[in-house]
Amino acid sequence: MARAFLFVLDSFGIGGAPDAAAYGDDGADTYGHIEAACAAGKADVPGLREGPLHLPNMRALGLAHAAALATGRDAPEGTPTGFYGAATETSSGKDTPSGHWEIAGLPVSFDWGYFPDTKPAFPADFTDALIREAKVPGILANCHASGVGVIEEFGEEHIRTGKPICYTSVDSVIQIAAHEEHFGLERLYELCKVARKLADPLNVGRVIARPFVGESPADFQRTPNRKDFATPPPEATLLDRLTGEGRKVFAVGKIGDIFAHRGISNLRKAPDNMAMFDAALAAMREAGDGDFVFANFVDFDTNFGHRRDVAGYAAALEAFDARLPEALAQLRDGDMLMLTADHGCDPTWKGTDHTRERVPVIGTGPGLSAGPLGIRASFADIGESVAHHLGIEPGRHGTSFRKQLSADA
Ligand SMILES: O=P(O)(O)O[C@H]1O[C@H](CO)[C@@H](O)[C@H]1O
Ligand SMILES: [Mn+2]
Ligand SMILES: [Mn+2]
Repeated sequence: MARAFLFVLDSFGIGGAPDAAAYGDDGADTYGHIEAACAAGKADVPGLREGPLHLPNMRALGLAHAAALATGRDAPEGTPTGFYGAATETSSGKDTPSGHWEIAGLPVSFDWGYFPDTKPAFPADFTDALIREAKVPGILANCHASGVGVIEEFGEEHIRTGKPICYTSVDSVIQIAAHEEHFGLERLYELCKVARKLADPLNVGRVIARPFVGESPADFQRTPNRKDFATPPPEATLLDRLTGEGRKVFAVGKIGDIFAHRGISNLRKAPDNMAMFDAALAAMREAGDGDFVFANFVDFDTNFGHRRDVAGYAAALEAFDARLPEALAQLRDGDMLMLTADHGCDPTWKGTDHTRERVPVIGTGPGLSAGPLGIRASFADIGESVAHHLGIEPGRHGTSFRKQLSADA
Protein backbone atom coordinates (compact mmCIF):
# COMPACT_ATOMS: atom_id res chain seq x y z
CA MET A 1 0.00 0.00 0.00
CA ALA A 2 0.93 3.60 -0.43
CA ARG A 3 0.80 6.92 1.34
CA ALA A 4 0.39 10.40 -0.19
CA PHE A 5 1.42 13.82 1.10
CA LEU A 6 0.25 17.01 -0.58
CA PHE A 7 1.56 20.40 0.53
CA VAL A 8 -0.19 23.53 -0.76
CA LEU A 9 1.96 26.67 -0.69
CA ASP A 10 -0.98 29.06 -0.51
CA SER A 11 -0.80 31.56 -3.41
CA PHE A 12 2.53 30.34 -4.85
CA GLY A 13 1.55 30.69 -8.52
CA ILE A 14 4.05 30.37 -11.36
CA GLY A 15 2.41 32.63 -13.96
CA GLY A 16 1.16 31.71 -17.42
CA ALA A 17 -2.60 31.29 -16.87
CA PRO A 18 -4.14 31.38 -20.35
CA ASP A 19 -7.17 33.32 -19.06
CA ALA A 20 -5.23 35.79 -16.86
CA ALA A 21 -6.23 38.81 -18.96
CA ALA A 22 -9.90 38.26 -18.10
CA TYR A 23 -8.96 38.89 -14.46
CA GLY A 24 -6.74 41.90 -15.15
CA ASP A 25 -3.79 39.64 -14.34
CA ASP A 26 -2.05 39.23 -17.69
CA GLY A 27 1.64 38.81 -16.84
CA ALA A 28 1.13 38.17 -13.13
CA ASP A 29 3.72 35.65 -11.93
CA THR A 30 4.23 35.22 -8.21
CA TYR A 31 7.36 33.03 -8.42
CA GLY A 32 8.86 34.73 -11.47
CA HIS A 33 8.47 38.25 -10.11
CA ILE A 34 9.78 37.39 -6.65
CA GLU A 35 12.79 35.72 -8.23
CA ALA A 36 13.41 38.71 -10.52
CA ALA A 37 13.09 41.19 -7.64
CA CYS A 38 15.57 39.19 -5.57
CA ALA A 39 18.01 38.94 -8.48
CA ALA A 40 17.83 42.71 -8.94
CA GLY A 41 18.66 43.29 -5.28
CA LYS A 42 15.17 44.66 -4.61
CA ALA A 43 14.35 42.19 -1.86
CA ASP A 44 17.33 42.78 0.41
CA VAL A 45 16.29 43.39 3.98
CA PRO A 46 19.24 43.09 6.33
CA GLY A 47 18.45 40.64 9.09
CA LEU A 48 15.62 39.08 7.04
CA ARG A 49 17.13 37.97 3.75
CA GLU A 50 19.43 39.16 0.96
CA GLY A 51 20.53 38.26 -2.55
CA PRO A 52 19.09 35.95 -5.23
CA LEU A 53 16.12 33.80 -4.28
CA HIS A 54 17.60 30.66 -2.73
CA LEU A 55 15.28 27.66 -3.12
CA PRO A 56 17.73 24.80 -3.76
CA ASN A 57 15.41 21.99 -2.69
CA MET A 58 12.33 23.01 -4.65
CA ARG A 59 14.52 23.84 -7.64
CA ALA A 60 16.09 20.38 -7.45
CA LEU A 61 12.61 18.82 -7.60
CA GLY A 62 11.82 20.88 -10.71
CA LEU A 63 10.25 24.18 -9.58
CA ALA A 64 12.07 26.34 -12.13
CA HIS A 65 11.36 23.78 -14.88
CA ALA A 66 7.66 23.82 -13.94
CA ALA A 67 7.66 27.62 -14.12
CA ALA A 68 9.29 27.51 -17.55
CA LEU A 69 6.54 25.15 -18.70
CA ALA A 70 3.84 27.43 -17.26
CA THR A 71 5.12 30.61 -18.88
CA GLY A 72 6.72 29.31 -22.07
CA ARG A 73 10.17 30.53 -20.96
CA ASP A 74 13.22 28.47 -21.87
CA ALA A 75 13.87 25.62 -19.49
CA PRO A 76 16.69 26.32 -17.03
CA GLU A 77 19.80 24.19 -16.93
CA GLY A 78 20.00 20.98 -14.99
CA THR A 79 17.84 17.87 -14.71
CA PRO A 80 15.31 17.82 -11.90
CA THR A 81 15.32 14.94 -9.45
CA GLY A 82 11.53 15.00 -9.20
CA PHE A 83 8.49 14.99 -11.44
CA TYR A 84 7.33 18.47 -12.42
CA GLY A 85 4.55 20.18 -14.30
CA ALA A 86 2.25 23.20 -14.29
CA ALA A 87 -1.51 23.06 -13.78
CA THR A 88 -4.19 25.36 -15.17
CA GLU A 89 -7.29 26.20 -13.13
CA THR A 90 -10.66 25.49 -14.74
CA SER A 91 -12.81 26.92 -11.92
CA SER A 92 -13.72 30.54 -12.55
CA GLY A 93 -12.76 31.80 -9.07
CA LYS A 94 -9.12 32.56 -8.23
CA ASP A 95 -9.90 32.00 -4.56
CA THR A 96 -8.77 29.48 -1.95
CA PRO A 97 -11.84 27.18 -1.88
CA SER A 98 -12.04 27.04 -5.70
CA GLY A 99 -8.33 26.18 -5.90
CA HIS A 100 -8.40 23.56 -3.16
CA TRP A 101 -11.65 21.93 -4.21
CA GLU A 102 -10.35 21.64 -7.77
CA ILE A 103 -7.07 20.16 -6.46
CA ALA A 104 -9.26 17.67 -4.57
CA GLY A 105 -11.02 16.66 -7.77
CA LEU A 106 -13.96 19.06 -7.71
CA PRO A 107 -13.71 22.04 -10.09
CA VAL A 108 -16.20 24.78 -9.20
CA SER A 109 -18.59 25.05 -12.12
CA PHE A 110 -21.08 27.46 -10.52
CA ASP A 111 -20.63 31.18 -9.87
CA TRP A 112 -19.90 32.31 -6.34
CA GLY A 113 -21.74 35.31 -4.98
CA TYR A 114 -19.55 38.43 -4.99
CA PHE A 115 -20.20 41.90 -3.57
CA PRO A 116 -19.79 45.03 -5.69
CA ASP A 117 -16.94 47.45 -5.02
CA THR A 118 -19.37 50.10 -3.81
CA LYS A 119 -20.11 51.69 -0.44
CA PRO A 120 -22.05 49.99 1.00
CA ALA A 121 -20.90 46.69 -0.47
CA PHE A 122 -23.39 44.42 1.32
CA PRO A 123 -27.10 44.44 0.45
CA ALA A 124 -29.28 46.20 3.06
CA ASP A 125 -31.37 43.03 3.65
CA PHE A 126 -28.25 41.13 4.67
CA THR A 127 -26.86 43.92 6.87
CA ASP A 128 -30.21 44.53 8.60
CA ALA A 129 -30.71 40.82 9.31
CA LEU A 130 -27.15 40.49 10.63
CA ILE A 131 -27.57 43.43 13.01
CA ARG A 132 -30.95 42.15 14.20
CA GLU A 133 -30.13 38.46 14.58
CA ALA A 134 -26.63 38.87 16.02
CA LYS A 135 -27.75 41.77 18.24
CA VAL A 136 -24.95 44.16 17.33
CA PRO A 137 -25.45 47.96 17.30
CA GLY A 138 -24.53 48.29 13.60
CA ILE A 139 -21.55 47.48 11.38
CA LEU A 140 -18.48 49.43 10.27
CA ALA A 141 -16.65 49.54 6.91
CA ASN A 142 -19.18 47.68 4.70
CA CYS A 143 -16.85 47.96 1.69
CA HIS A 144 -13.99 46.28 -0.19
CA ALA A 145 -10.88 46.53 1.96
CA SER A 146 -7.54 45.04 2.86
CA GLY A 147 -7.60 43.50 6.31
CA VAL A 148 -4.76 45.36 8.00
CA GLY A 149 -5.79 48.78 6.66
CA VAL A 150 -9.42 48.34 7.60
CA ILE A 151 -8.50 47.57 11.22
CA GLU A 152 -6.24 50.64 11.34
CA GLU A 153 -9.06 52.77 10.03
CA PHE A 154 -11.99 51.42 12.05
CA GLY A 155 -10.36 49.62 15.02
CA GLU A 156 -10.78 52.42 17.55
CA GLU A 157 -14.37 53.14 16.52
CA HIS A 158 -15.07 49.41 16.80
CA ILE A 159 -13.74 49.32 20.38
CA ARG A 160 -15.75 52.44 21.26
CA THR A 161 -19.06 51.41 19.67
CA GLY A 162 -19.01 47.59 19.68
CA LYS A 163 -19.87 47.58 15.97
CA PRO A 164 -17.99 44.80 14.11
CA ILE A 165 -15.89 45.68 11.05
CA CYS A 166 -17.41 43.94 8.01
CA TYR A 167 -15.59 43.97 4.67
CA THR A 168 -15.08 41.98 1.50
CA SER A 169 -12.72 41.72 -1.50
CA VAL A 170 -12.73 40.44 -5.07
CA ASP A 171 -13.18 36.99 -3.50
CA SER A 172 -16.50 35.56 -2.50
CA VAL A 173 -16.05 36.46 1.17
CA ILE A 174 -17.60 38.29 4.07
CA GLN A 175 -14.82 39.10 6.54
CA ILE A 176 -15.62 40.26 10.06
CA ALA A 177 -12.88 41.84 12.16
CA ALA A 178 -13.48 42.32 15.88
CA HIS A 179 -11.35 42.79 18.97
CA GLU A 180 -10.56 39.55 20.80
CA GLU A 181 -11.08 41.06 24.25
CA HIS A 182 -13.31 44.13 23.86
CA PHE A 183 -15.75 42.32 21.57
CA GLY A 184 -14.81 38.75 22.52
CA LEU A 185 -13.51 35.87 20.42
CA GLU A 186 -16.42 33.49 21.00
CA ARG A 187 -18.87 36.30 20.31
CA LEU A 188 -17.10 36.97 17.01
CA TYR A 189 -17.39 33.28 16.06
CA GLU A 190 -21.11 33.32 16.96
CA LEU A 191 -21.58 36.46 14.84
CA CYS A 192 -19.83 34.69 11.93
CA LYS A 193 -22.18 31.72 12.28
CA VAL A 194 -25.16 34.06 11.91
CA ALA A 195 -23.47 35.70 8.90
CA ARG A 196 -22.77 32.22 7.45
CA LYS A 197 -26.46 31.30 7.60
CA LEU A 198 -27.46 34.61 6.00
CA ALA A 199 -24.73 34.27 3.34
CA ASP A 200 -25.85 30.82 2.16
CA PRO A 201 -28.66 32.09 -0.10
CA LEU A 202 -26.17 34.60 -1.58
CA ASN A 203 -23.80 31.75 -2.56
CA VAL A 204 -20.92 33.30 -0.64
CA GLY A 205 -17.91 30.98 -0.39
CA ARG A 206 -16.63 31.97 3.04
CA VAL A 207 -17.36 34.01 6.11
CA ILE A 208 -14.06 34.71 7.86
CA ALA A 209 -13.57 35.74 11.48
CA ARG A 210 -10.63 38.13 11.75
CA PRO A 211 -9.91 38.71 15.44
CA PHE A 212 -7.35 41.30 16.44
CA VAL A 213 -5.73 42.77 19.56
CA GLY A 214 -4.10 46.09 20.45
CA GLU A 215 -5.46 49.45 21.54
CA SER A 216 -4.53 51.87 18.78
CA PRO A 217 -3.73 51.85 15.04
CA ALA A 218 -0.04 51.71 15.94
CA ASP A 219 -0.35 48.35 17.67
CA PHE A 220 -3.46 46.67 16.28
CA GLN A 221 -2.54 43.14 15.25
CA ARG A 222 -4.51 40.24 13.82
CA THR A 223 -4.19 37.03 15.83
CA PRO A 224 -3.87 33.41 14.67
CA ASN A 225 -7.48 32.79 15.80
CA ARG A 226 -8.78 33.48 12.31
CA LYS A 227 -11.57 31.06 11.48
CA ASP A 228 -13.15 30.36 8.11
CA PHE A 229 -16.78 29.30 7.84
CA ALA A 230 -16.91 27.77 4.36
CA THR A 231 -19.88 26.50 2.47
CA PRO A 232 -19.58 22.72 2.03
CA PRO A 233 -18.40 21.37 -1.35
CA PRO A 234 -21.42 20.48 -3.52
CA GLU A 235 -20.11 17.01 -4.47
CA ALA A 236 -17.81 14.43 -2.94
CA THR A 237 -14.17 15.52 -2.92
CA LEU A 238 -11.06 13.34 -2.77
CA LEU A 239 -11.28 13.71 1.02
CA ASP A 240 -14.80 12.26 1.16
CA ARG A 241 -13.84 9.48 -1.23
CA LEU A 242 -10.81 8.52 0.86
CA THR A 243 -12.55 8.59 4.24
CA GLY A 244 -15.47 6.72 2.63
CA GLU A 245 -13.00 3.90 1.93
CA GLY A 246 -11.81 3.92 5.51
CA ARG A 247 -8.60 5.81 4.78
CA LYS A 248 -7.36 8.49 7.15
CA VAL A 249 -7.18 12.09 5.92
CA PHE A 250 -4.88 14.30 8.02
CA ALA A 251 -5.76 17.98 7.50
CA VAL A 252 -3.01 20.43 8.44
CA GLY A 253 -3.55 24.20 8.70
CA LYS A 254 -6.60 25.68 6.95
CA ILE A 255 -7.57 22.49 5.10
CA GLY A 256 -10.29 21.59 7.60
CA ASP A 257 -11.98 24.98 7.28
CA ILE A 258 -11.70 25.01 3.47
CA PHE A 259 -13.58 21.71 3.18
CA ALA A 260 -16.16 22.70 5.82
CA HIS A 261 -14.68 19.87 7.92
CA ARG A 262 -15.97 17.18 5.60
CA GLY A 263 -13.91 14.10 4.75
CA ILE A 264 -11.37 14.77 7.48
CA SER A 265 -10.28 12.23 10.08
CA ASN A 266 -7.61 14.16 11.88
CA LEU A 267 -7.29 17.95 12.17
CA ARG A 268 -4.15 19.91 13.06
CA LYS A 269 -3.97 23.68 13.18
CA ALA A 270 -0.91 25.77 13.91
CA PRO A 271 -0.20 29.50 14.11
CA ASP A 272 2.38 29.91 11.33
CA ASN A 273 4.15 28.18 8.45
CA MET A 274 6.97 26.72 10.55
CA ALA A 275 4.57 25.32 13.16
CA MET A 276 2.45 23.93 10.31
CA PHE A 277 5.54 22.28 8.89
CA ASP A 278 6.09 20.63 12.27
CA ALA A 279 2.43 19.53 12.27
CA ALA A 280 2.74 18.17 8.73
CA LEU A 281 5.86 16.19 9.67
CA ALA A 282 4.06 14.75 12.69
CA ALA A 283 1.11 13.76 10.48
CA MET A 284 3.53 12.13 8.01
CA ARG A 285 4.97 10.06 10.84
CA GLU A 286 1.52 8.96 11.97
CA ALA A 287 -0.02 8.26 8.55
CA GLY A 288 -0.45 4.59 7.84
CA ASP A 289 -0.74 2.66 4.60
CA GLY A 290 -3.37 4.16 2.31
CA ASP A 291 -3.57 7.45 4.24
CA PHE A 292 -3.35 11.04 2.98
CA VAL A 293 -1.78 14.13 4.55
CA PHE A 294 -3.10 17.40 3.08
CA ALA A 295 -1.39 20.54 4.37
CA ASN A 296 -1.87 24.22 3.61
CA PHE A 297 0.80 26.84 4.32
CA VAL A 298 -1.13 30.08 4.47
CA ASP A 299 1.50 32.65 5.50
CA PHE A 300 2.70 33.10 1.91
CA ASP A 301 -0.72 34.45 0.96
CA THR A 302 -1.96 36.19 4.08
CA ASN A 303 1.20 37.76 5.41
CA PHE A 304 3.10 38.48 2.21
CA GLY A 305 1.07 38.11 -1.01
CA HIS A 306 -1.88 40.28 0.03
CA ARG A 307 0.46 42.64 1.84
CA ARG A 308 2.53 42.96 -1.38
CA ASP A 309 5.66 42.24 0.65
CA VAL A 310 8.19 40.81 -1.81
CA ALA A 311 11.08 40.38 0.65
CA GLY A 312 8.76 38.79 3.23
CA TYR A 313 7.40 36.36 0.63
CA ALA A 314 10.93 35.48 -0.51
CA ALA A 315 12.07 34.90 3.08
CA ALA A 316 9.03 32.68 3.77
CA LEU A 317 9.79 30.62 0.65
CA GLU A 318 13.42 30.24 1.68
CA ALA A 319 12.40 29.15 5.19
CA PHE A 320 9.98 26.59 3.74
CA ASP A 321 12.53 25.32 1.26
CA ALA A 322 15.14 24.88 3.99
CA ARG A 323 12.78 22.49 5.78
CA LEU A 324 11.85 20.41 2.76
CA PRO A 325 14.66 17.88 3.38
CA GLU A 326 12.93 16.98 6.68
CA ALA A 327 9.84 15.93 4.72
CA LEU A 328 11.91 14.13 2.09
CA ALA A 329 13.68 12.20 4.84
CA GLN A 330 10.32 10.78 5.97
CA LEU A 331 9.55 9.19 2.60
CA ARG A 332 9.56 5.42 2.48
CA ASP A 333 8.69 2.88 -0.21
CA GLY A 334 5.23 3.53 -1.65
CA ASP A 335 5.12 7.22 -0.63
CA MET A 336 4.41 10.19 -2.87
CA LEU A 337 5.09 13.81 -1.82
CA MET A 338 3.73 16.65 -3.97
CA LEU A 339 3.91 20.42 -3.68
CA THR A 340 1.44 22.74 -5.37
CA ALA A 341 -0.50 25.99 -4.90
CA ASP A 342 -4.14 27.08 -5.05
CA HIS A 343 -3.84 30.39 -7.02
CA GLY A 344 -1.35 33.25 -7.30
CA CYS A 345 -0.90 36.39 -5.18
CA ASP A 346 1.91 38.22 -6.93
CA PRO A 347 3.45 40.62 -4.39
CA THR A 348 4.65 42.90 -7.20
CA TRP A 349 1.16 43.22 -8.70
CA LYS A 350 -1.27 46.13 -8.40
CA GLY A 351 -3.90 46.06 -5.66
CA THR A 352 -3.94 43.53 -2.83
CA ASP A 353 -5.85 40.59 -4.31
CA HIS A 354 -5.04 37.14 -5.67
CA THR A 355 -3.72 36.81 -9.22
CA ARG A 356 -4.86 34.29 -11.83
CA GLU A 357 -1.91 31.99 -12.51
CA ARG A 358 -0.91 28.45 -13.20
CA VAL A 359 0.42 26.51 -10.22
CA PRO A 360 3.44 24.23 -9.83
CA VAL A 361 3.06 20.48 -9.47
CA ILE A 362 6.36 19.09 -8.25
CA GLY A 363 7.07 15.97 -6.29
CA THR A 364 8.94 12.81 -5.67
CA GLY A 365 8.82 9.45 -3.94
CA PRO A 366 10.97 6.34 -3.68
CA GLY A 367 10.42 4.39 -6.87
CA LEU A 368 8.57 7.22 -8.66
CA SER A 369 10.23 8.40 -11.83
CA ALA A 370 11.41 11.97 -12.40
CA GLY A 371 10.60 14.06 -15.45
CA PRO A 372 8.04 16.37 -17.02
CA LEU A 373 4.28 16.04 -16.55
CA GLY A 374 3.60 18.84 -19.04
CA ILE A 375 0.84 21.37 -18.59
CA ARG A 376 -2.09 19.78 -16.79
CA ALA A 377 -5.50 20.95 -18.00
CA SER A 378 -6.99 21.08 -14.50
CA PHE A 379 -5.84 21.22 -10.89
CA ALA A 380 -8.06 18.11 -10.56
CA ASP A 381 -5.27 16.05 -12.12
CA ILE A 382 -3.43 16.43 -8.81
CA GLY A 383 -6.25 14.90 -6.74
CA GLU A 384 -6.86 12.21 -9.33
CA SER A 385 -3.19 11.24 -9.18
CA VAL A 386 -3.41 11.00 -5.39
CA ALA A 387 -6.54 8.83 -5.74
CA HIS A 388 -4.77 6.62 -8.28
CA HIS A 389 -1.64 6.39 -6.12
CA LEU A 390 -3.70 5.41 -3.07
CA GLY A 391 -5.65 2.87 -5.08
CA ILE A 392 -9.20 4.25 -4.91
CA GLU A 393 -11.65 4.57 -7.80
CA PRO A 394 -11.23 7.57 -10.13
CA GLY A 395 -13.51 10.55 -9.51
CA ARG A 396 -15.59 12.46 -12.04
CA HIS A 397 -13.02 15.16 -12.89
CA GLY A 398 -9.37 15.28 -13.86
CA THR A 399 -6.86 12.83 -15.31
CA SER A 400 -4.28 11.02 -13.22
CA PHE A 401 -0.63 11.40 -14.18
CA ARG A 402 0.37 8.71 -11.69
CA LYS A 403 0.96 6.10 -14.39
CA GLN A 404 3.64 8.29 -15.95
CA LEU A 405 5.54 8.06 -12.68
CA SER A 406 5.85 4.28 -12.69
CA ALA A 407 9.26 3.13 -13.74
CA ASP A 408 7.64 0.37 -15.80
CA ALA A 409 5.14 2.70 -17.55
O1 LIG B 1 -6.78 41.61 3.39
P1 LIG B 1 -7.18 40.36 4.06
O2 LIG B 1 -8.13 40.56 5.21
O3 LIG B 1 -5.99 39.53 4.49
O4 LIG B 1 -8.05 39.55 3.01
C1 LIG B 1 -7.63 38.54 2.18
O5 LIG B 1 -7.96 37.33 2.79
C2 LIG B 1 -9.12 36.83 2.22
C3 LIG B 1 -9.15 35.34 2.37
O6 LIG B 1 -8.04 34.71 1.82
C4 LIG B 1 -9.10 37.29 0.79
O7 LIG B 1 -10.38 37.41 0.28
C5 LIG B 1 -8.34 38.57 0.84
O8 LIG B 1 -9.15 39.66 0.69
MN1 LIG C 1 -5.34 30.59 -0.98
MN1 LIG D 1 -5.81 35.06 0.09
